[in-house]
Amino acid sequence: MTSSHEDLTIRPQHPQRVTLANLAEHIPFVIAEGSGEVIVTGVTIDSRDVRQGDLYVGLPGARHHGASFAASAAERGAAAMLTDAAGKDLAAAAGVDALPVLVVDGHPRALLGELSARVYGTDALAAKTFGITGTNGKTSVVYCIAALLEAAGLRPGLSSTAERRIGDEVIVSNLTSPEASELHGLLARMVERGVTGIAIEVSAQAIGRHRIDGVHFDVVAFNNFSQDHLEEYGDMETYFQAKAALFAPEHAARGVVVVDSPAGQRLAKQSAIPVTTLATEYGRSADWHLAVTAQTLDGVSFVLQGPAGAHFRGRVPVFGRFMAENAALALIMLHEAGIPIEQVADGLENGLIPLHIPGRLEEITAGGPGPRFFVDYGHTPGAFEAMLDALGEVTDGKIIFMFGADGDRDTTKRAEMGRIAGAGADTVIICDYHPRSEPPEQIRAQLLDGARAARHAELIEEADPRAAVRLAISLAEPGDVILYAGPGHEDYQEVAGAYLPYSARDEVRGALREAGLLA
Ligand SMILES: CC(=O)N[C@H]1[C@@H](OP(=O)(O)OP(=O)(O)OC[C@H]2O[C@@H](n3ccc(=O)[nH]c3=O)[C@H](O)[C@@H]2O)O[C@H](CO)[C@@H](O)[C@@H]1O[C@H](C)C(=O)N[C@@H](C)C(=O)N[C@H](CCC(=O)O)C(=O)O
Ligand SMILES: Nc1ncnc2c1ncn2[C@@H]1O[C@H](COP(=O)(O)OP(=O)(O)OP(=O)(O)O)[C@@H](O)[C@H]1O
Repeated sequence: MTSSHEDLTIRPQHPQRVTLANLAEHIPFVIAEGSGEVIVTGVTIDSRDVRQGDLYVGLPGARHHGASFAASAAERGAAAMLTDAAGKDLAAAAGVDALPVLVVDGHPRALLGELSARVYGTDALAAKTFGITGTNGKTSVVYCIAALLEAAGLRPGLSSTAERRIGDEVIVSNLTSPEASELHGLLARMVERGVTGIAIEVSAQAIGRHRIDGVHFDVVAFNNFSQDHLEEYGDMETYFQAKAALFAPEHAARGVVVVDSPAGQRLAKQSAIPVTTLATEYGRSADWHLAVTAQTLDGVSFVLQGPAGAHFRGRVPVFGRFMAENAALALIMLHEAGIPIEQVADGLENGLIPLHIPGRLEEITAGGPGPRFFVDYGHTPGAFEAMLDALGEVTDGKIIFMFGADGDRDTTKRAEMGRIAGAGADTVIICDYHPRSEPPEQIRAQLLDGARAARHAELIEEADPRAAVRLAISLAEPGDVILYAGPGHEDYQEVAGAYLPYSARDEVRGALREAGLLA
């Protein structure tokens, strides 16, 4: 079941009813006169998502003040609006008198987590809760956790960049980490549906912007750290601190850290919560050690050894050493949460644990001797390096790598993305991704400059991604691999403010059929 297209968020079907007076006992806001007995049943910060009985939170944003949408929130059935002093003035100036307006000192976002947890009754969850942060692979770890939880007999729910999912109830995600109001609504629905294990992807942005407030994770993890999001953080130190903030007692009871990187080693030392460590590099000191024992394009097998003689064998049906690391990290997180992982070890060893990660190294071809085509979401130098190294280890054929880069995002990573692509692939096709407000030819030129510096791959520029897909297929022979990095699960291309329909997976499927390579 996919949630109705109208639904922007997944919410409980039978929400609890809370009065404003009750909320005001815990949350410092001023109640509008005579409104203490007003009942609210939900919270949202988006006027387009308001449902009957919601407390609409009018947030000041970069482009709008949410309070300027108060009239529309009231029309959709909001019971009250909570905002700051500026928002109150805006609502008054607009003559909105249908809603009790509650005013907070400071930024209302800072209260949103606690407020939402109280409205939805999610302040103390019985389910085991897992959070994962790092630069690459968070979504993949979330899906590994969910698969292992299910294998261990728990009922999983998840929130990732790709989707929010509770069993067959699913919506496509907007943000990697939902705003706190959306997150707590989702958690309340998970509780309703008997979910007993929850995996949540936590972006650096989410931690600083109060999006995970009101959630206390049983176990959090940090997997790796490399360049991304410098448009926001300016330098790597600030970016690191933004992620490291998850390892604090207010957010989590304990953590797992991959200590392959200097950033991981540093976090393990400085963490304010107890951590256990995982190393995938031979000879590095850690509590758990992972070794890859075999790998092909169809998957990777590994051995994981831990404290007190713990020993597991596993197989993940997706290629790449890093996928073994993602699975091992998920396994250790379950163990740290007190879930007996021996229960899942057999299934893992025999490759019986199904793992489908939407748009992450997702194979569109059906295996076999022809060229194989994978669509991926990687858009950082770290992800490119991991994927191309992995492909180099499992492919004898030619590697055709196609990608573009985000406009209006970290521009300093483009040359390095180009260089890694040029060094690791045989043929590189550079096309457009989401140019946004930037001239696309400028983005492609920066990627091409980087790729040229590697002096290795054949380089081709084909702006139109649809044409680039077909070109890649025409260049591939049986045994070759085409990897299309960037769009993953997405179904749009963002060009100059417009969201144009574009699904790389559908496009590739169609092109393979045209070429007679897919039934
Ligand atoms: C820079 C940033 O954090 N922007 C976020 C911010 O937008 P904004 O301040 O521009 O909001 P605004 O448009 O001025 O609107 C202000 C308020 O009015 C509301 N509004 C607006 C229009 C309307 O019709 N009705 C309405 O109620 C909005 O919901 C908002 O509450 O608040 C919005 C509402 O929650 C977010 O969607 C938006 O995230 C944008 C899309 C974004 O790009 N965020 C990035 C930085 C981000 O968070 N990325 C991370 C990491 C991804 C990764 O790992 O690669 C993530 O977790 O996704
Ligand atoms: N452990 C890992 N180390 C390095 N690269 C990885 C790892 N796991 C996955 N990747 C690569 O990074 C890409 C993005 O993976 P994934 O979507 O799981 O990461 P993410 O951290 O959720 O990214 P985002 O925050 O942008 O959604 C993958 O498709 C793969 O190419």
